[in-house]
Amino acid sequence: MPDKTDSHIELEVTCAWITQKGRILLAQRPENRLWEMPGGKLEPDEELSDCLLRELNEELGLKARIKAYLGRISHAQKNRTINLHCFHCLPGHIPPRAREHLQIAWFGPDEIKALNLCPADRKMLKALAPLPLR
Ligand SMILES: Nc1nc2c([nH]c(=O)n2[C@@H]2O[C@H](COP(=O)(O)OP(=O)(O)OP(=O)(O)O)[C@@H](O)[C@H]2O)c(=O)[nH]1
Repeated sequence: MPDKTDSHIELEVTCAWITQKGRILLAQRPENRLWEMPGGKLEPDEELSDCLLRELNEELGLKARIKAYLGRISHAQKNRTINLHCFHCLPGHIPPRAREHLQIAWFGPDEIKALNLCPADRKMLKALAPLPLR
């Protein structure tokens, strides 16, 4: 019988902080309708930045550019810990479209507070709140 702690997994996940006219781009997950910053799970032997650029292309059709690594937060859930790594990204010229999400939308800081967010993303967005929005 495996020990309970054996089933605990640690996930490295990347996300993008993409801003425009004072608002942040978020995407709604289809399975639980929670909002998140676009991004996704790191694959084996992949760099964090490559992971994020791949996910942004797959999820939103974006040819994004990374400006800076903003940091990492960890969030423990039932059987997993999510290590969420956030990058400041420029979206490029093609407008994003939801390929895998229910919808995408731009939200101002006050609107974000009222959304149902993925818990790790909520924590990250709180940490990023002092950053100026352009
Ligand atoms: N961004 C984010 N992801 C989370 C949180 N909590 C949590 O379990 N996850 C999980 O972290 C993974 C994010 O990777 P992803 O965006 O590539 O997920 P996915 O649905 O395409 O992949 P999957 O279906 O194989 O899990 C998902 O499995 C998601 O369920 C959270 O608070 N924020």
